[in-house]
Amino acid sequence: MTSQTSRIPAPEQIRRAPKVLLHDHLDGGLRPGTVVELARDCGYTALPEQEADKLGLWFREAADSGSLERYLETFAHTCAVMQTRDALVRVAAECAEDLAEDGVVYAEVRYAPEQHLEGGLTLEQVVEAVNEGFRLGELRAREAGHRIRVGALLTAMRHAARALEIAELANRYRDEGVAGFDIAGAEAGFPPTRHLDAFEYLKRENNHFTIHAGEAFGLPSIWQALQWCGADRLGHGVRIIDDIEVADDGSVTLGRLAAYVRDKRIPLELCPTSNLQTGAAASYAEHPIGLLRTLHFRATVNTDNRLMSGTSMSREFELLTEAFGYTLDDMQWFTVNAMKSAFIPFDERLAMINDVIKPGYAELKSAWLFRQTAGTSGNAPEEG
Ligand SMILES: O=c1[nH]cnc2c1ncn2[C@@H]1O[C@H](CO)[C@@H](O)[C@H]1O
Ligand SMILES: [Zn+2]
Repeated sequence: MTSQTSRIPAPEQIRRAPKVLLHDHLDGGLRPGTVVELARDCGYTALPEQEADKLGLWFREAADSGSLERYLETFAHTCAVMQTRDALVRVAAECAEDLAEDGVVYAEVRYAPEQHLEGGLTLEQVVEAVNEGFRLGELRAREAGHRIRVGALLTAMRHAARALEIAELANRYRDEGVAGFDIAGAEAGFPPTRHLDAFEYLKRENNHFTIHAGEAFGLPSIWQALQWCGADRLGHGVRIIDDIEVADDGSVTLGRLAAYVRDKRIPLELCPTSNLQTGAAASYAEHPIGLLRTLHFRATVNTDNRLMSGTSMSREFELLTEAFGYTLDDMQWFTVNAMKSAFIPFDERLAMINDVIKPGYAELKSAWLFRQTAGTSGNAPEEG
């Protein structure tokens, strides 16, 4: 028997492997059953389906349109039921529990506080409710035998005009559960430079931010996010592929922007299934993550919206192992990349890598040594 290192991992190994998630939307990850219950509690009557399974399916199909704008319309239903403190605490707690159950050990989960004010909450109350939920979820996960740490990223909507206000909010809560800032929403027509004041403010405060760029729109958006706004990471960034040329003989030429992204180790928060749904990629096998990994870009694997994509971190890795033959070593590479790119302090990232991630993969990879063979009762081979 050969070491598991060279093998495609089984779904159970993928689930048990420690994973790190940098790009996951709180309002894109609710359990369908929770959406149904919260809608009933708050009197929201516009849900397209009343039964959890059917509603889950509806989200996946509605998000499958090939257009980012139509994909984003589905969030009206999740945001509608996330307008009270109790709802936010519940959704955030379940998010942490679901991620932990899936083997995620560290996650940065984002949401736009400005989208949760319709029930009369202030921006501060929204942030505090979500933080409370994450802490509760971490605790429940621990009781269930899983360890997870969850940080929040505060998102400003790129079509709106509250980015500076949200950036200030992120800065105010930076030592209380908020790891950084982001902008999201429709990309075409809303370049990140509209929010330069917010990014310049965060830079002056030595704070961290990522920008959704290079998803529905190409290189100019990535270039602006990096060279005008100074983003630490790229949300998606998948269109960087447009600046990479592969010749018939397999030789690769990077344009100036792609070379910059790779040289500066700019993290790409890649979200394969989401990209297929919004039309940013045609199939898993053709997803640019394959080439970006081969070329040693700082690529990471993410879920984006677990509800709309019917996915999880394990599912994304399963699909990638099927498409590219990835092994546990590849998974570890993506996971270490993600942990290196997190917005928490360097010593904590290093401890996560050395004390949690590497030992977790080492244990999975060495499991074959202790396999049970027919006729033996113990875990170890019998001694003669
Ligand atoms: O892939 C995406 N690209 C751009 N915006 C997104 C994506 N997924 C979600 N959101 C937007 O981010 C808001 C805050 O979480 C969501 O409400 C949704 O409008
Ligand atoms: Zn996103």
